[in-house]
Amino acid sequence: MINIWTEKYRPKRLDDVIGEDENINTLKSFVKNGDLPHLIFAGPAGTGKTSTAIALTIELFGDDWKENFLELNASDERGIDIIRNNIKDFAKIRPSNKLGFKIIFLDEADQLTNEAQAALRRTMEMFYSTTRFIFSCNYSSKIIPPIQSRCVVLRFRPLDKEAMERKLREIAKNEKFDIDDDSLDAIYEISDGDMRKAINVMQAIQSTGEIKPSKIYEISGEINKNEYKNLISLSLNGAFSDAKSLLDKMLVDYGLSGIDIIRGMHSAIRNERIANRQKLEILIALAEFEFRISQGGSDNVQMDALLARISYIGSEIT
Ligand SMILES: Nc1ncnc2c1ncn2[C@@H]1O[C@H](COP(=O)(O)OP(=O)(O)OP(=O)(O)O)[C@@H](O)[C@H]1O
Repeated sequence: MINIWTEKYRPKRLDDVIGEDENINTLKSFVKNGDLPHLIFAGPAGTGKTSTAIALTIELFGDDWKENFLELNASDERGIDIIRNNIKDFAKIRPSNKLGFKIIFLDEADQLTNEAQAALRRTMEMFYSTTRFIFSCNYSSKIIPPIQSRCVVLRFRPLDKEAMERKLREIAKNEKFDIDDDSLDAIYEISDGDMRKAINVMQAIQSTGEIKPSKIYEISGEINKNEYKNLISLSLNGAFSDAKSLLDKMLVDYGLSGIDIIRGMHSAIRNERIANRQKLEILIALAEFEFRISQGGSDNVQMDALLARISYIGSEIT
């Protein structure tokens, strides 16, 4: 079995959820009272919404939690009727626990149309005696007011540096490898407070055996191709000085080499929607400049010239 750290280190108790103290205290008070309102968990990806819902269910129901928890994804392409049928099938069976209700966790609830949400609201009412809903979404404003007004809204925020780095250190200790502060800072910087992304990057970097900031930026570049795409499109559109600032950031702050950047641009451009002839010319330019650097050309001079060449390609074709 593949050992995926985000699953291995997924919080099992509410106290394991980091950086969300206020929310956790609110949820603990519900656990203490043995009842729950419907809830909305709103916030960016990888901040612990699903994990908190599972930890909450474990605290409420103990070992039998799985029988009392249904996770559904609102972006299920088979539609709202399938989602409602799943809810009905689950809600029809009486809860096996003492508290008298079960939990339905609906991920990406803000992807549902207003009509689908209205249908869901009727389902919520129908089964209130035996179910509580937790809606997970990026933006609570995309949930229709009649559902919002029936829920307590808890907001999840990107993790702060200290909390994230503490958790990463703990994982590193448990996995028995060393990671220095600069590398942790680099992971935090590229994660945007997304703990899933941070853990995935750390796992990827650990498997390379080269735990250092430049490698982290390089690996995360493979995970997030946006920076490379930006570099190409800024150059193509003639925004040379913006492209140059981004290039400097990659060379200096991220510690990437010219060859790393050229390879990143190469894999990013494959899926880019740009005119075919431009794409061909850029691919030829990437090969040429990779060769020049490999023959001893300096990163700075060659990379500036590469951006200039791409700008030129962009201006050639109308
Ligand atoms: N606040 C947190 N405390 C501890 N671990 C966390 C936290 N947030 C995320 N993680 C880690 O990241 C993984 C993904 O988190 P989770 O699935 O809970 O995020 P999410 O907010 O539901 O994201 P999405 O909106 O993308 O579904 C977890 O398995 C866990 O390892």
